[in-house]
Amino acid sequence: MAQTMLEVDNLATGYGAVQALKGVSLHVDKGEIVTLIGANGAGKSTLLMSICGEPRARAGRVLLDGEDITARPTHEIMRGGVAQSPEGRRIFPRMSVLENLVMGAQAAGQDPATQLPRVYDLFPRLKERQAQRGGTLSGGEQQMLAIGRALMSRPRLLLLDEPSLGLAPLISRQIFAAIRALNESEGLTVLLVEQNANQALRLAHRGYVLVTGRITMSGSGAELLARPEIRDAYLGGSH
Ligand SMILES: Nc1ncnc2c1ncn2[C@@H]1O[C@H](COP(=O)(O)OP(=O)(O)OP(=O)(O)O)[C@@H](O)[C@H]1O
Repeated sequence: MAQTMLEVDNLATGYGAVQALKGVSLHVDKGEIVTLIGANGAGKSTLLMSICGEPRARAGRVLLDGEDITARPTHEIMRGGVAQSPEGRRIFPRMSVLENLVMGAQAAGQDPATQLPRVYDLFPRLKERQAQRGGTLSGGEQQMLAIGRALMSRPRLLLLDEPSLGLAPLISRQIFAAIRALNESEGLTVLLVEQNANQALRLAHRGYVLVTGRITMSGSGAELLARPEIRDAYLGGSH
């Protein structure tokens, strides 16, 4: 039977008077890729950040492998095996590629030397550019670096916020292929937030649709791709 790794139970949170999440429930099983799709402002980034403890839950719970992590500080959640590749990438622009990667391991108490070969295998481009400053990389390379840095912490659960944002289609396909490869080779569990619903639903085992802070639909990636409401709202009606 599938083992639940992440369980989000009726989670509500927000910023001041803005209620960004209004009682969201979802789960991600061990070894699954699950995607959360939704329009701008639906609350997708807030959900990923809230799983990591900031912004704090106002109601509801987050469980990791059955343990309640809702009230834990972010650094403890990270050390507990959750890594996030945030929207906008937030790499350190003045540090080299290698330094960025090493920081990712150290932040989680992992040995960089053990983790580096995995990340360089997945993204050989990062190895070629290891001495280059992060801020001078192309958009696609910065995205690889952000994901690579998250992987350096050897997470049990990888949270990815819009990895395809602003990338040319070929590059975003490469990033998605890398996520699939990691899932297949290491069984890495992934929660992926995307506006590119087409690619995300093709990659994911299951998906959820978030509309202004509430889940409105869920199903397998194939089921959601086939639904007319999804096509009209998220796939430009043309697929
Ligand atoms: N720091 C903040 N302060 C106040 N309101 C915020 C803050 N961050 C997000 N919000 C609001 O919370 C809601 C959800 O935002 P969120 O960034 O989670 O959406 P999203 O689905 O990730 O959107 P996008 O795809 O545009 O990134 C929006 O109405 C947004 O304006």
